[in-house]
Amino acid sequence: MTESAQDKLIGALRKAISRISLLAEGNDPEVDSVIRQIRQNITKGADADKIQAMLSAAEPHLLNSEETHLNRAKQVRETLHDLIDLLEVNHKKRLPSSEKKALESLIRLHWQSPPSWPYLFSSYLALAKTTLSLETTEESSKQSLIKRLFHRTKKQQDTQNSQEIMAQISHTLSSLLTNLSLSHEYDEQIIALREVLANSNDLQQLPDLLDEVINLIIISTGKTQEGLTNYLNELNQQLASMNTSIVSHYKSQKTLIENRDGLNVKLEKQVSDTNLATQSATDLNELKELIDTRMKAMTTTMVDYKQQMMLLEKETHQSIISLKSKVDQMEKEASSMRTKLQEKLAQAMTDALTNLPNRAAYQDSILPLVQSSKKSGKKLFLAVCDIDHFKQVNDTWGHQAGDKVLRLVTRQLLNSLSNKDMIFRYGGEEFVALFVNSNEQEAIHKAETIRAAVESAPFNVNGAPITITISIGMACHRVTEDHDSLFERADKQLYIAKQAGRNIVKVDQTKE
Ligand SMILES: Nc1nc2c(ncn2[C@@H]2O[C@H](COP(=O)(O)OP(=O)(O)OP(=O)(O)O)[C@@H](O)[C@H]2O)c(=O)[nH]1
Repeated sequence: MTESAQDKLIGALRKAISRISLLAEGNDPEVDSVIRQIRQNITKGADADKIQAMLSAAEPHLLNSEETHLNRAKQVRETLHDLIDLLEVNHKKRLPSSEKKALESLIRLHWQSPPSWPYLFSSYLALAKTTLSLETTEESSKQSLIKRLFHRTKKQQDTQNSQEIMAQISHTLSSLLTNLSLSHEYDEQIIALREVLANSNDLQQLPDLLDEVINLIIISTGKTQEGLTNYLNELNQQLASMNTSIVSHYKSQKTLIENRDGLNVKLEKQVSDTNLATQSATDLNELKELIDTRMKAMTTTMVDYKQQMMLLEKETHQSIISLKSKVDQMEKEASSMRTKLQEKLAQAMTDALTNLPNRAAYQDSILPLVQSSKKSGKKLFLAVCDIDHFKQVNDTWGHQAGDKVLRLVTRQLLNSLSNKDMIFRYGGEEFVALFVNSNEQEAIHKAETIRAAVESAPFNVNGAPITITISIGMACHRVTEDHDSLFERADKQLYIAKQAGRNIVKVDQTKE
């Protein structure tokens, strides 16, 4: 490849990186396919012209994708504001003003950042829960955390009003789903969710449905980042190999020049020998003059040639040094972009309030753990930990004090767990702990330790000491079951612990 072709290629790759980086916060299948094509062609060693042509063809898709991202972000913002309004309409009263303002300011700050969307929707859910403050029906109808949080109402709202509002919310959430750009493997899930949304006229289903939507948003932002990270990793390797080949090219060129130098020295010697020989001839003056003239011309040519070669070597050396520094710079850019994307991915897996891994992270971790427990036969315990009467904390001291308690409980949990244990904020005031490779005695001891650590922690709100307790339901993974069933059995024990008076650990003892 000539130097200018290499320069063009570098320029094209640089443009590709910066363009593709614009997609760091949102992607669509069409752009994914364009990126794949470019990557394949780079791997096959396409020349600069071909890559540039591909980039020009890709440009409208890339610009379109930026626009799609912005539109999607706007739609998320509008959806959140609509949901807030709908809550107010439903209750025909104002929402708690400071909490509403706090949520609105969060929306203002983060609406453009997809990794923050799940957090925004969770915050909305918290506001909805506080505002609706519905009453419990028979607790036996409890099926999931969200249902339990949201208690079915006995005081029926105006049914028609409620149905209309639910229809509007369903419509808003349904159109949000259209723009999530998830891969086809989620098609079925989205269709099913849309169907539920279309048919739901019960406001009580909102938390469950919103929860499902939040999960899909987490997946859509997480997967996008992951795909892009993989791409940049590959691009980085490609650049590293380009760098290596340039260095080896430089070495071989240098050797070639050294060899030619050797040849020049030899030639000069032969020419001077011939000169001497012709000078010793006395009777062939004319011939001598002729040969002498030719020899001089040859010598001049050889000297010129040598000078040209030296100049060429110097230029090549300079151009390779500058090419190498360009490639180094590109590698640095790609690697810093990779780091940023990894940070964003981590952000999407982290709960912003407590800094604990969130529910998406739990879902990523539990599957391989259950599989490895099946293979190895090592015991895996899952403990669902739920703060007792947490609603009272919010109602008595406000939402911010509730947040503080959540952070303090997190600290106690972390302090009492060992490195090999895992803890996640599963949602609201519920945490999930995983005890890997523990026997039952150890697992019960760990659960008791965290329960006692929370109970004995010196919590205080506005200077007043308060006691916070947690209830824990635990189950051991069975070789024949999946992670949902394991969670369900632990969650059932949590329910029993709550019924038994709270601040207690209950372990599933049922036989397989
Ligand atoms: N401050 C704060 N509150 C939250 C958050 N997430 C959920 N909540 C609140 O947690 C409370 C949960 O209340 P309930 O489901 O009635 O449960 P509880 O009061 O803990 O009662 P039991 O679980 O039966 O002991 C609700 O008031 C939610 O608003 C959060 O991130 N911050």
